[in-house]
Amino acid sequence: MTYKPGDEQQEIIDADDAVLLVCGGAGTGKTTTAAAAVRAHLERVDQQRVAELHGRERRPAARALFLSFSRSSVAQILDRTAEVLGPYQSRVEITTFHAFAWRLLTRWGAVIGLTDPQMRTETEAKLFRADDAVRYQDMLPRALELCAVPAVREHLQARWSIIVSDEFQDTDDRQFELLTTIRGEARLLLLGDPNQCIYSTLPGVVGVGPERLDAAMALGARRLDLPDVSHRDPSNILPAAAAAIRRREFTHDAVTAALDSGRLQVRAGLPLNQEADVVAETVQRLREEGHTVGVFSHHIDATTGLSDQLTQRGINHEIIGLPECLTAALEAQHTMVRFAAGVDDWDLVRQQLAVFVTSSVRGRQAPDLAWMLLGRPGMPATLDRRLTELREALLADGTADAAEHAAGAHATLGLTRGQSHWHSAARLLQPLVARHLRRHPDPADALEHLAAAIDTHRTGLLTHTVGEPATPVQLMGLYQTKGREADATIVVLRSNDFYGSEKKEPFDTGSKLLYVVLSRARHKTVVLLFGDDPQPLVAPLVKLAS
Ligand SMILES: Nc1ncnc2c1ncn2[C@@H]1O[C@H](COP(=O)(O)OP(=O)(O)OP(=O)(O)O)[C@@H](O)[C@H]1O
Repeated sequence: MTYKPGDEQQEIIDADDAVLLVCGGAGTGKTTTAAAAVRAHLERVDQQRVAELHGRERRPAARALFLSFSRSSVAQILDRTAEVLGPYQSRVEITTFHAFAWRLLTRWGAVIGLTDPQMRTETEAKLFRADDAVRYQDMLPRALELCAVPAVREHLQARWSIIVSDEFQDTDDRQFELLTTIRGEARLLLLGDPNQCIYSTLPGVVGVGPERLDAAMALGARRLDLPDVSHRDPSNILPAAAAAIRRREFTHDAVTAALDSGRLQVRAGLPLNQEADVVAETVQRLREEGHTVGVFSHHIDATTGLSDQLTQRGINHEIIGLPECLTAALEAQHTMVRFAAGVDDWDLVRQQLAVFVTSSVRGRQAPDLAWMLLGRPGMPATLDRRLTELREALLADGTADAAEHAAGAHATLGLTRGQSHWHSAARLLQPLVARHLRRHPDPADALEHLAAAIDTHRTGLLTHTVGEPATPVQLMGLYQTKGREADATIVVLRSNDFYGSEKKEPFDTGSKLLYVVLSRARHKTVVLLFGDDPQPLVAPLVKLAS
């Protein structure tokens, strides 16, 4: 779609306020307009510099930083509107807060004693200790520590001419501190929607809440509000219905209109044990209508079960945002390839399998099987035998066939969880191995380059900057839907879902989550309620069922 800014969007593009807070509902064009504003800003700075230059020394061109919750969701929007940034694309860095923090730590970590920082997943932290390990939740505090060093801070403060923060309403205390610390003289463009503030009640989150917008005003921001018109669904039927549902007005005309038009469909009382079937059938129907499809659900087990169903039906799809399990599977298979090549030893393979097994279950403790893989006695005889068989097969067939053995290892070993992640990792690894073996005649060289490629993937997955190939069907958790869009969406709600501690109307935070989830579709949203006893947050939707 060609982006043609409306009057209010144009005002944002033309503004040159030091701090501009842009508020607007779902689909009103905040992200796209910010991209246009960034381009306009860079153009203005370029013109100014040309005017000032007159034979004096050239300074480096001005740059922009776009900080978002997930790089992929922003990149998805900017890809579709590539002309918005045009030739300025290369001067805009799009990243997530965590990827940004990690980059600082790998570049300058030595200054605060991190000479060789290793990114530790939560799973690895359950199993191993390491001195230079940085866990996900430590990345921002450590990056802030680094920013307290004057030379680092000054370098950063001179780097960008404009910084955009997307989904600003969900920025936590540390992200906000980082933003204001690295800013220097840069303009700030803050994009937010108070009605999409959905992370405030998540565990481990500090400082997310409506006060964030006040903090922007305290920086001297001017606030501009975009009109309540969605460009995602220009008929405004779905956005209006989503907004009414957020207000808990289930009998509002907007909801009735959405149901009557067929853009909103609700089915209730569906049998819990047929979930994967029903959802896969709905995906298939929507694909036959020519739609890209987003499937949103609260449960990993539902997502993986559905993934298997879709595979059986030959529907190309991808699971979004379960990075730890996927990276663990990738590392385990990669280590198997290295073992087959004689580079890594078998203990390391068992160690990586322990990480995978731990990442595929939830909970504070690593499962017994993980400890057995790490050497604790009690390994079941069948698994012990299967491990030996896998080891022998890898040794016998060598590097060329190792990736295939590794791909099949989940089944060979009879593991029960994380199957779809194992398969996704295999789909990533196999072509990488083949490519590196082809490109580098010396196997040692090939393995070294492969390790570097895997490391890039791992970092990207863990900091939400890669891992989301553009498949026509994407499966994701309800909290991962922010900033995304698809032609059609399927919202899977189960009787046994848990939506936090809110137990009574008006479900302030839960309703915002529903709003985000229900405002992602360009054409159609199908809500599927499984089980006979829906949670109070979503129970009124049952009455809307056809
Ligand atoms: N003026 C416009 N003309 C055409 N398309 C537009 C315009 N403004 C936005 N869009 C399109 O509308 C869709 C939603 O825009 P965008 O994602 O920027 O909105 P948003 O406010 O950031 O949404 P959300 O808060 O839901 O993430 C995108 O596909 C975008 O390209």
